[in-house]
Amino acid sequence: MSATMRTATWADSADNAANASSTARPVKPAYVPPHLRNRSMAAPAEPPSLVANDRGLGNNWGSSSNFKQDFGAGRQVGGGYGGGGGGFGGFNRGGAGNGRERVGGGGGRREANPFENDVDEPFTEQENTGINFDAYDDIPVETSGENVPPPVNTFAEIDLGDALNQNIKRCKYVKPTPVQRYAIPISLAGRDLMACAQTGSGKTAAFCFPIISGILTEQYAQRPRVARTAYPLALILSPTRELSCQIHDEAKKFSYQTGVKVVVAYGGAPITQQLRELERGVDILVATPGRLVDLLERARVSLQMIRYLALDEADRMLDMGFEPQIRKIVEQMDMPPPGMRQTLLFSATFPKEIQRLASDFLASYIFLAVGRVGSSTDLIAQRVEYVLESDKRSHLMDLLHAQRENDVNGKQGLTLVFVETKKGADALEHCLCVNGFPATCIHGDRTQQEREQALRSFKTGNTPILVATDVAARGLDIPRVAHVVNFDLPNDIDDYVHRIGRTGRAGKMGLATAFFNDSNLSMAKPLADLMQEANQEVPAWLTRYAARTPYGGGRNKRTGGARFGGRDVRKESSYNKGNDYYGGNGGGYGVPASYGGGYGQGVTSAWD
Ligand SMILES: Nc1ncnc2c1ncn2[C@@H]1O[C@H](COP(=O)(O)OP(=O)(O)OP(=O)(O)O)[C@@H](O)[C@H]1O
Repeated sequence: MSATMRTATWADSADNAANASSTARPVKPAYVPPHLRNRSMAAPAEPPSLVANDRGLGNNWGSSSNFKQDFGAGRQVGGGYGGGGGGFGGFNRGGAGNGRERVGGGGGRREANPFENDVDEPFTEQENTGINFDAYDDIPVETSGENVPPPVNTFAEIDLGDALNQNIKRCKYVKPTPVQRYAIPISLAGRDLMACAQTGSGKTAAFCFPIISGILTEQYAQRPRVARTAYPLALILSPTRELSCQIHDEAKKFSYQTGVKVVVAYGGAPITQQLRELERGVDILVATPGRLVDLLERARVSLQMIRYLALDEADRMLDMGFEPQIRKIVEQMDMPPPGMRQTLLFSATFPKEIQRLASDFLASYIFLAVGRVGSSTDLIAQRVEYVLESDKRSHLMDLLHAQRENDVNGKQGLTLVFVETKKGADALEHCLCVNGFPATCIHGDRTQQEREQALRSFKTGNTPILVATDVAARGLDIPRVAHVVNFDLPNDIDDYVHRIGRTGRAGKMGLATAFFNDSNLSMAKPLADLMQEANQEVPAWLTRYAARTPYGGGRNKRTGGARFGGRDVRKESSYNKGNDYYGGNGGGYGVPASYGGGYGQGVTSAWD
């Protein structure tokens, strides 16, 4: 059945009426239905965000005033009044004719319009429409596995249902990106999938569309009615709080007016508010692993009805830091086993040993690679400069200064600067601020409110420089990031791929600059190889370093030069032997079914 939904009915007129009577947008309170007014609401009506410019704090490059403050209201957990009225466990979706209640219908809360704050960026019309498709046309694609469903060329070829199609239009997606062309039909066919596609190429929609469509069209058994326990049908896990929030925001757009209820749960934010959202019903739960384990242990969430499990940044989710929690969630609670649920793993990088580990979670899966596994997109111009440790700060400021001079018509791109440690992030932010560069920072030692304020201030352009640890390396989709600076190079080439992937997204061009010195020798060869693969100019000095230093660069050794193909680990003769992951480099790490990994004491992680 294709989902036929009422669209643009009273909710839209209510929006319009509310808009007409509201004052300045940033302080517009969320709509409260009359029968709920004067009650204590689960989600207080907070302004969606306060843009610093509204307080007269516009960009002021080069002045020495204090740019450190990030203004803005705290994030409204659960995304406002998007409630469902479905009771515990959300809607009990049935097949045709049983009337999935539209969110906000009946006695439920009105569904906030997630598109209402979408602003067209001040770029050209072509850029505004999203992806520059020509950039992806000749990208190599590889699939392996049994009976791979054929790809599609247009959204119209896929039966996603009227309501979802309407939302795709609202998102201004004209045609599917390569990963969407392949992944959506595979997922709609009910197959498990391990998908590897370049940063910024639309993986979020690639796993969200089939999940939403599946929830809308499948017949599910009645969900149990156990007081205070939520029974989601789909679980989307991601490694950071900010990324979970972003996926939640996207999923709410895709499921607008479909009746599918999306809830987010992540650490650092009050759990009570998240619990109340869950009690109102949830079909798709987006979560970070730590908070989800907490909810499971409190029996406030049961996974017994899960039909779809998606891991975004799946290689990160299955590496040492997260694997124990993921195994606990997926294997030791009440989630249906592989085959009884559909599992979708997505990332831009998939080291082979992680592929082996991941196979524990999958049933007869299809492997999809769009572009080289772990490669960067050639939309990103990569530069590497030799900079002594002691010169890094002044060199960065020179770069920022030159950038400011080159800004055309006041159109300022955002700059994301990656450093290795939390202390280093604070120190660099301070240094930039006292030197008149409007900067803020994000890292794991800041409170969640500070983290979200920093991100908001960066996104709005109020503080167009964000100093970050790897907590911001993956998944974040910030449209105007023009320049990524690796002030400190990471030790793993995959981390580099994700970091630079914060620019050059959705077909747009980007610039990435890395500072290299003798403390980065192990990265010389992987960096030179990666740049070569992406058709970048490799400086002669880096090639010389690469030639004389042993291969390092973390787990994902690239031994095959610039060829495409053969990355599905199942195709390799060593598959199932379980020992020579990368030609005997110490092995042992991530042995399938091992449990109890995690960072050892004293090993710091920038992650949640
Ligand atoms: N079909 C489409 N047409 C136009 N824009 C699209 C389409 N699909 C996705 N986008 C946009 O492309 C951008 C990047 O998408 P997304 O964040 O899903 O990338 P990703 O592949 O998950 O990246 P990463 O590897 O960094 O997590 C988003 O702004 C998204 O709205």
